[in-house]
Amino acid sequence: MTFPKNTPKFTRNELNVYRRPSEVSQVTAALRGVGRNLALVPTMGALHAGHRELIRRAKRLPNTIVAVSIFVNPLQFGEGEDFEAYPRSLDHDLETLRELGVELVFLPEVEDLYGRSGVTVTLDPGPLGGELEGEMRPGHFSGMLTVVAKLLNITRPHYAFFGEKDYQQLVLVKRMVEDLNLETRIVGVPTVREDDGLALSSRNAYLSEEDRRGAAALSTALGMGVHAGADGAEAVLDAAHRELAAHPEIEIEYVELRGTDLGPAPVDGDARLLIAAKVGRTRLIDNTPVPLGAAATGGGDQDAVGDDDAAGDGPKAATAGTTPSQQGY
Ligand SMILES: Nc1ncnc2c1ncn2[C@@H]1O[C@H](COP(=O)(O)OP(=O)(O)OP(=O)(O)O)[C@@H](O)[C@H]1O
Ligand SMILES: CC(C)(CO)[C@@H](O)C(=O)[O-]
Ligand code: BAL
Repeated sequence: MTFPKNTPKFTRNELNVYRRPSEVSQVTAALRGVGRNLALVPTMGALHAGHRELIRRAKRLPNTIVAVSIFVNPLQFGEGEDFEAYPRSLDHDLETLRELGVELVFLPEVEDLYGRSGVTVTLDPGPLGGELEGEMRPGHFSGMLTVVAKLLNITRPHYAFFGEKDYQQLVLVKRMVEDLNLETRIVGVPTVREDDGLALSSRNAYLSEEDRRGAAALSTALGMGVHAGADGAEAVLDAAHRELAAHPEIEIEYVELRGTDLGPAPVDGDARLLIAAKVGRTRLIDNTPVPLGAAATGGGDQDAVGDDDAAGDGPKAATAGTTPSQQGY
């Protein structure tokens, strides 16, 4: 089987770079037409080991072309946020994608996605979009969902991979796909961490040496919360707060315990502990699954959002094989 006439060039086993939505749409449609599956990994670039894990997992799917998008989306940054300063390292990113054997990268410019006059129709993330990160970053999730919906429409992937590091994002993307009857299967990937527990994030590049040492307290606080899980929600929050209070350089924005769908936490069962804080001038987020009450002693589901196995050897199977620093606690 061959591609339809006039399809932009696509070379197997090479990194094919596209900037225009119409090009990437034609190529992905042609790939689907010849029976290939597509997996999309949306990113804002400055690729690190967290992104690499998403890509590695996508590459485990059989008969699948992995597409990565790199786009720093202005629509999800608020006024006074770090859109201009956001780390950009395109040459390094392309090298990383080549090393990982990625065959397709979509690199639109702002105008390619939003036109000269910008978008006027955007997505409403619903009530959860105004909580937690949404309360701290008004408009963030509308901008994020709008660009994710565009990326899914342009590439029509069978699967799309998202990190649990941005847990609320993952929950909202899953909800969007369900509510809008999109056909892509959303796969959550557990957070990849440094040896001292700090969740990898492009924004870690902003941390001074001193801030970097303090930043590890976020994941330590999460770990303290997990250990208190058998004693219930209040004990979890107390334990996390106690650890953070020992670090005056950390300015807490929120420490919250929620259900795995980010509704209210259950008394007994799987919950999610989420932290946002400023370390020096850098804003960081992190979260972890927390089994509460009897579930804490009985072995709760440690990968609560990652239950969407993309295939037989998808995220769950791989979770079992991750290193302690990838698993966290
Ligand atoms: N440590 C990590 N482990 C697993 N996935 C991650 C990790 N860091 C980022 N991701 C995921 O990679 C995808 C692209 O994220 P993005 O390019 O914004 O990087 P980032 O490191 O999250 O940047 P930021 O500093 O903006 O938080 C998202 O789905 C995100 O959740
Ligand atoms: C999903 C995403 C690429 C949309 O811009 C971004 O929010 C991110 O990198 O997590
Ligand atoms: N990684 C989440 C994207 C953002 O902070 O805008």
